[in-house]
Amino acid sequence: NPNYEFGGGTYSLRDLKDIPREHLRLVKALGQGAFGEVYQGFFKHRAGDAVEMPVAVKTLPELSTSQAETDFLMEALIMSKFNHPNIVHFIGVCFDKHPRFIVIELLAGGDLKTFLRESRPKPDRASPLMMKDLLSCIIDVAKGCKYMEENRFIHRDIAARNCLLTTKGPGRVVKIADFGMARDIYRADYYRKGGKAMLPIKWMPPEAFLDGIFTSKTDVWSFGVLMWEVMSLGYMPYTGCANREVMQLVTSGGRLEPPANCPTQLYAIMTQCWNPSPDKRPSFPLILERLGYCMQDPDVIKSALPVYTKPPSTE
Ligand SMILES: CN1CCN(c2ccc(C(=O)Nc3n[nH]c4c3C=[N+](C(=O)[C@H](O)c3ccccc3)C4)cc2)CC1
Repeated sequence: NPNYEFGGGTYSLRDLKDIPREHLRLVKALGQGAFGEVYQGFFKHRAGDAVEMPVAVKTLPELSTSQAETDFLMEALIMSKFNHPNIVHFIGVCFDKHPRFIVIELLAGGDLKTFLRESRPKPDRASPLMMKDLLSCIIDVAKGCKYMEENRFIHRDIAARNCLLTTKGPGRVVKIADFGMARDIYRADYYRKGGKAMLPIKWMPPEAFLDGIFTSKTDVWSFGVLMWEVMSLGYMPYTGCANREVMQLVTSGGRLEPPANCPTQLYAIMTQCWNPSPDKRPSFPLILERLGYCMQDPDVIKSALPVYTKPPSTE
C-alpha cells in the first residue's frame, strides 16, 4: 500500500474518501482513459437522497496487474491533495472490490485540444471563438500551474490534451485533469512504461530530455507549448517532425514559429517560457501578470482570429 508525500504530509489509501458503490450510478462511457474507461455517472451523498451529482468515474479493469492497481491508487492520492478551481476536483474512490473506481468532478466540455480543433474557422462559419476566449483558456491553465508551483508539485506533462473544459460554451473553465506522468515519475519507473518513446518530447525543455532534470521551470516550458497549441487552435507542435528531429532543432536554438495572427505580446511570453536556461524562464506568478496585461490590451483583445484558409492539397 504505497504512501504519498505532499505538502509535508504522508498519505495512503485509508486517507482517501471511500464511496459506497450503491451511491454511484454509471450512465455512459466518456472516452478511453489510460487505464480503462471513463464514464459519466451520478453520485448520491446518501443512498436515499433525491438529488444526485453528475460525476466522471475512472475505472480500473478487473484484469489489471498489481502495478496498474498501485498506479491507479497513486493517481487518486495525487488528485486528492489538490484544492484549486483550475485542477480537476477529486471526490472519492470505490476500492472495496473490482472494478475499482475513482470518482471525479464531471467536466462536460471534453479536452482542450479537441475543443480547439472543433473551434477552427470552417468554410461556412467563422470560428465561434475570439481572442479573449483563447486568452481566458491560457489564463485558467496558468492559474492551475501557479498553484502547483506554490505546492512544489511538478506536473511534467502540461499539454492541451491533458486539460478539460467545464463546458464548450461561453463561461467555460479549463482545468488540469491528468496526472499520469507525475504519477509515473513518483513511482520512479517511467522507463518501465516504454522509455523515451513514451515521453512528450515536443512539450519538454532540453535539460529534461537530455539530462532528466525536472523542476517547475520544466512545466513553464510545457506551458509555453500549450500557449502555442491554444493560439494555433490545436495544431500538433513541430508539425511533421519526429521526436529526435525536435530534440535536434530545440537544442540548436530552434523554436516554434508564431501561430497565424498570434499577437506579438503573447508570442513574446511563449519565447520567454522557452529560454534555454531554466532559471531565466518566468515563474507562473510572473506569467499570470503578463497574461493579465494582455487581457487588458485592446491591441491584443481586438485582434481577429485567422479566417478559413483552404488546407494544402497534400494534407
Ligand atoms: C461532443 N463532445 C464529445 C466529447 N465530450 C466529452 C468527452 C470527454 C469528457 C470527459 O472525459 N470528462 C471528464 N470529466 N472529468 C474527468 C473527465 C475525464 N477525466 C479523466 O481523468 C481522463 O483520464 C482525462 C483526463 C484529461 C483529458 C482527457 C481525459 C476526469 C467529457 C465530455 C463532450 C461532447
